[in-house]
Amino acid sequence: MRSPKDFFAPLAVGAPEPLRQIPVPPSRMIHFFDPSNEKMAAKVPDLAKKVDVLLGNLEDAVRADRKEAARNGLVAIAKATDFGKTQLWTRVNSLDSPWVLDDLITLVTEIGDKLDVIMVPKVEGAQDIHYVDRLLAQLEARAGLTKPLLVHAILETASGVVNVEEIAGASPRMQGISLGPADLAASRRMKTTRVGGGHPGYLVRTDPTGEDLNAGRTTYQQDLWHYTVARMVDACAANGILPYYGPFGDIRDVVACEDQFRNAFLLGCVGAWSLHPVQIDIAKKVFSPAPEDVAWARRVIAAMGDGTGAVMIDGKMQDDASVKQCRVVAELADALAADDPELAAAYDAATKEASA
Ligand SMILES: CC(C)(COP(=O)(O)OP(=O)(O)OC[C@H]1O[C@@H](n2cnc3c(N)ncnc32)[C@H](O)[C@@H]1OP(=O)(O)O)[C@@H](O)C(=O)NCCC(=O)NCCSC(=O)C[C@](C)(O)C(=O)O
Ligand SMILES: [Mg+2]
Repeated sequence: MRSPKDFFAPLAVGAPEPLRQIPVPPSRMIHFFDPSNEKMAAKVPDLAKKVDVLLGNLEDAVRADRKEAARNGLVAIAKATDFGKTQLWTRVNSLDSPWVLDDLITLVTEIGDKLDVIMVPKVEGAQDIHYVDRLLAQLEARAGLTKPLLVHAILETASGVVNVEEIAGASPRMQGISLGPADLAASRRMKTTRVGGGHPGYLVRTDPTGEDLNAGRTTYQQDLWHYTVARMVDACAANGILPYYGPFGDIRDVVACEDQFRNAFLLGCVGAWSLHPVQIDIAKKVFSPAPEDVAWARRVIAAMGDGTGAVMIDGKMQDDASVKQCRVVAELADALAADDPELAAAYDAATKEASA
């Protein structure tokens, strides 16, 4: 580990200075596309107008014989497209694959100035981040980049979960972490066969009411991902980086997708992945605070003055800690509304109604 004194020193001569604060532009949805798929690629300029993050995926879901086409496709798309304020990310192949070295060399050299974040799959521990960190510094220096690339890890191995705190703090490049439920399930030898979401067999049952053990017993499906998401959120918050729920593979089930995303939002995640255009609006809705919550938060902040003491609002006690929660909601709402007049109007209308 580097000493705290040189944690923010560049890892190669001529590489840009690492950032001291991770930027937090909206990233409610990280929209995945395969740059080798012509139909998806054609949609990129339009998608760039409606998503917070576009991610050119080079890893799983891209066939082995399309890896080079995906890499070259991403270079061509990045050079040809004006992304406006939308961030461009990539997911490179895993560090044990034969493609990742060429992914990093080509992307940083060709489009390093257009990329914001490099997502690294199957991270096992801080050593994986250190490897990428040094390599990126060398490539940035050679390409003459002035802005450091940030790194996002996918939490999708049992070792990664065990080491999640050290991964989150492994480099000043660390921007965030996403849950990768499919690979994580395989790595843990879970007996699910899905990409994220729940499972009807994972449940609790109320006690028996009589002799018949089957009669009158309600079951409640439980969240398979609660432990991992909560642990990831703490690791990220403690290191000043951002947690995300990952993919929800049942594209048709927009209802359960919204539930899974909302659980993550309530636990502290800032966004989720959209794998299909239908999931973009779900993520936008869920990861933008609801207008009535924003109105309430603004009301509490106004009533609490300098933020100390205790007051009663609608029968509920508010104090220093509740106003801090309200600030989280209100500040997120303000940041999102700054670039979204429709959202700004919805927040202002709800605030007006609540104070009427
Ligand atoms: C699910 C699939 C096969 C259904 O694709 P489809 O063509 O069968 O669906 P469709 O409903 O017929 O598509 C309608 C239209 O939307 C287009 N379209 C469809 N999807 C997209 C998209 N993402 N971006 C842009 N356009 C898209 C599609 O090309 C089509 O265009 P058309 O109207 O011109 O014919 C397709 O949506 C897809 O390949 N999505 C991306 C999958 C992906 O990236 N998977 C990897 C991330 S999850 C993961 O890796 C796990 C993890 C974290 O690692 C771990 O848990 O371990
Ligand atoms: Mg995976």
